[in-house]
Amino acid sequence: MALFASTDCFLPSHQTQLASRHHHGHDVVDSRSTILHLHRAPQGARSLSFSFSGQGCQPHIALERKDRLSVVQTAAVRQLIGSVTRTQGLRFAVVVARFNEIVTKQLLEGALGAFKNYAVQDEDIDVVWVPGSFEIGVVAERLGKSCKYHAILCIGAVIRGDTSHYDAVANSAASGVLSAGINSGVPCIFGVLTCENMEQALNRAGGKSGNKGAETALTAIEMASLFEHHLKQ
Ligand SMILES: Nc1c(NC[C@H](O)[C@H](O)[C@H](O)CO)[nH]c(=O)[nH]c1=O
Ligand SMILES: CC(=O)[C@@H](O)COP(=O)(O)O
Repeated sequence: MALFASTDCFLPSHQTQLASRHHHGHDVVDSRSTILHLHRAPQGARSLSFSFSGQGCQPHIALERKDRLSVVQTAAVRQLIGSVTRTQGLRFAVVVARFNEIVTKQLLEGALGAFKNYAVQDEDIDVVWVPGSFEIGVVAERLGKSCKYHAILCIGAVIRGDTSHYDAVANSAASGVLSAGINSGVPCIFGVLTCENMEQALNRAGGKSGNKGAETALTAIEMASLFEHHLKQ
């Protein structure tokens, strides 16, 4: 029986016996309850056949055209995740708000420390200062669209005052960063604190609640890696 799989299919070696199962164009469950998703391949598609040696699958191209029904078999669910350790060649921009600078400087320091710890080179990081968190989104979008960076980390600190100004700035910062990512196609990471008071903010900028700048730098690395290593178009 011939089996056909797409080029990006992979089978862990412990599932090699799945390859010898019969199929009828439907999901089937093998004796160990592994679901095989079987799909009709496009008519006349050139197919790949796989041989199994117990060491994983070795694809080799079947030379004949298959005009009858063939299937694409996926015996393992592929899971894609960015790696924080594969940082070579990844470039980052950090957009930092000057407002509440006593906090944002600490967040930036945390972020730069995390980049360093994960082997991101200084020359692969650009830091761009803006007046306040409200201004972050438009700058992040411009940087994203420049195609120079794999991720943009956005840092700010919005601290509640007496009026509703806080809500406007905090919400605008969040939606600005979100839009920047969606519109540019480059991950834009939200490292903007939204706090009730200065104490809360300082606690999150290297105080007793850690440093959100460092945490969000890791998010930036993971997302940059996900896009670069798995989702590249
Ligand atoms: N109140 C905070 C601001 N306000 C300033 C705005 O972000 C903006 O710069 C101004 O409205 C001009 O457009 N910014 C923060 O980052 N944090 C605040 O708590
Ligand atoms: C959002 C703020 O922290 C501040 O600039 C506005 O304060 P207020 O609401 O007291 O005018």
